[in-house]
Amino acid sequence: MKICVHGAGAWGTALAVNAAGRHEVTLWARDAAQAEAISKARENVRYLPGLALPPALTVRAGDLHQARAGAELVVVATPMAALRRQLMALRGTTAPVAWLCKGVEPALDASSPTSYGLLAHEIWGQVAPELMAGVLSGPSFAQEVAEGRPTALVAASPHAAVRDALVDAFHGPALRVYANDDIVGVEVGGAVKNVLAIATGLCDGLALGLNARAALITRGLAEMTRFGLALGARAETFMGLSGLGDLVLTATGDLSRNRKVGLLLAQGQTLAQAVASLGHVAEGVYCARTVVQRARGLGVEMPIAEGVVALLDGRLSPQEAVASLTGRDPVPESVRG
Ligand SMILES: NC(=O)c1ccc[n+]([C@@H]2O[C@H](COP(=O)([O-])OP(=O)(O)OC[C@H]3O[C@@H](n4cnc5c(N)ncnc54)[C@H](O)[C@@H]3O)[C@@H](O)[C@H]2O)c1
Ligand SMILES: O=P(O)(O)OC[C@H](O)CO
Repeated sequence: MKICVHGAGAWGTALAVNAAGRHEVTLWARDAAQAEAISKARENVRYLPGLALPPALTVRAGDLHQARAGAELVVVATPMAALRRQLMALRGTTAPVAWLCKGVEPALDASSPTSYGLLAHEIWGQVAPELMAGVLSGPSFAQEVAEGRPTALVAASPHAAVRDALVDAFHGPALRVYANDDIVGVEVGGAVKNVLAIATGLCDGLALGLNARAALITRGLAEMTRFGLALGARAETFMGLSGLGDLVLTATGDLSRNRKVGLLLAQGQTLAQAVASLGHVAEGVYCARTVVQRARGLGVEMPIAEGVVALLDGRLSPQEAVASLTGRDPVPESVRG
């Protein structure tokens, strides 16, 4: 199969490397100098250092139309912030398209209660509904996938052809790809786990203990689920790879950039310092406010996400953010409450 991956960050590079042994893969970088440096070194030193690129992997920049000519699958591997433009540029493409980003687009006017940020499939519906499209998500650190360590992903789309193309492209000896038609649930899981990982990073950075972390993950899963249900997702999706699976990985795995933000804030760093030290995108920082704003609009309670937003906005200190959760009135244990 001919695959074109748009975006040579950590995750785009890892998946391109993974598929290059079995398929004809082109990795497209927006920056010509970066593409040349990767091609020359046969390594993505900036985003995925220490991993040799297979000779079969082509790296290029420049005209995207040319780069994806003949592609039977186009993979958008940019952060959420670039997805809208990428999908607009893909209008008219007949090959299946899949994005890898996990987040929510910021609201166009954050001060307006009627303007809210969109999930990836909603942007797709707005700008290029004619595309055969979907998302590839699930618990997956780029570094481990690039090293060929066992990983399970989920391909979600209303189109069977897109799910099948993703399975054909990436399912292999060490990488399992499951199919799911609940794109809403898969995208909600991928976005909200980033916000919750900031919370568990904070919890661990403040040495609150393992009990506290387990409580955050469990109640975070309940928050994620009721938000997803309000958006039309299926409950069972949150027990799967993009729900529980990705939440556990991101909230507890030290390779997570979102978790790292929480750890650094607990050490007293400012948000700007924490973000600058990552060198990669931490989508939770950009989507936490949108998630909370949208949940409020739907009448869905998300106290952990609310605490993360107050922390990121500098309205609460790390200790105050914790107190805002531990000091809540008792409620019955339920996904709904
Ligand atoms: N890294 C992971 O382990 C991992 C795993 C699963 C999903 N994801 C998701 O995949 C997405 C990309 O993550 P990443 O880790 O590759 O990020 P990264 O920070 O490593 O790289 C981002 C890449 O996108 C490019 N980019 C940034 N803004 C762009 C724009 N406006 N237009 C075009 N290209 C742009 C950058 O040049 C860079 O190549 C994120 O939404 C992330 O949540 C990442
Ligand atoms: O490093 P993070 O926090 O962006 O998480 C990476 C992946 O999404 C984990 O599945």
